[in-house]
Amino acid sequence: MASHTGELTPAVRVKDLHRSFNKAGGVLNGLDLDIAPGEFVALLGRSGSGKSTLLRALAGLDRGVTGTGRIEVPEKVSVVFQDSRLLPWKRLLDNVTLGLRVANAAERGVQALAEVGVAGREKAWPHELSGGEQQRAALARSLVRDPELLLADEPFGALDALTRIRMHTLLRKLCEVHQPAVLLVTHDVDEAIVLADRVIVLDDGVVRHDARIDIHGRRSQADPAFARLRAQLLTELGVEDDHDAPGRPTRAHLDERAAS
Ligand SMILES: Nc1ncnc2c1ncn2[C@@H]1O[C@H](COP(=O)(O)OP(=O)(O)OP(=O)(O)O)[C@@H](O)[C@H]1O
Repeated sequence: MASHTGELTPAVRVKDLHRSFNKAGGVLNGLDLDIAPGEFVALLGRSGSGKSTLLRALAGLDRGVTGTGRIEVPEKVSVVFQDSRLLPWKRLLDNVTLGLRVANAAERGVQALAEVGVAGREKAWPHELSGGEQQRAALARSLVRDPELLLADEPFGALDALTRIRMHTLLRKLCEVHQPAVLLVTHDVDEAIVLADRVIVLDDGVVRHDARIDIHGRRSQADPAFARLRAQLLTELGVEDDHDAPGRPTRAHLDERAAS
């Protein structure tokens, strides 16, 4: 997808995007954003800053909202939400392959479930799975479509801290294999730093901050670069960094327990 200038054609291109729900004011106010193919972008912002509104606009799920601007997204887009949105009356494999019109859909579904770590549960009903397993299945349902763009709105927000860390490892691995462009909405600054190639902060309906993450420094909380970036992002968000507060479990502790 290289252009004649040698630059990659973006997977996502958003230009001058405006969105509002009523006459009182805009939620997105002329937002511009490009995401490269295979790039993992985390989207932070205060509550109500328009993160979900942007994600829904990219997903084409914002009917009834007024606005202008240009959105270009790839043909194959998958969306994951905070809840798995599995259909309770369908078994797991049928949920994962729902609407998948390829000859080997069942085979691909079985493979995707194995890839996310729920092999052998194809015939289970969604309610027979834990919250973490349901989110794994939701990821399988997204990836079985081989998306060029994965949109994720707080996909781990409802999970406990240990499960969340396991899901981070899984998502990172899946992204290395499938290489979709990713836009991940999260409230968790550490999650953003651990997962993303780039973090953007939304404020007042535009991108206020846009930082590429140094891949070598981002994995460990103990790394000074990690702490510096966290402090910077928390300042952007107007939040105090309580990382050194007594009794706060560190990511390193949780990583150790997640690995055990
Ligand atoms: N369906 C709707 N009708 C009217 N207003 C809405 C609707 N959905 C969102 N809004 C408003 O738009 C603004 C942005 O909402 P949005 O959900 O995009 O924010 P967010 O950054 O995702 O917030 P949070 O972090 O709390 O999930 C908020 O002020 C919200 O009240």
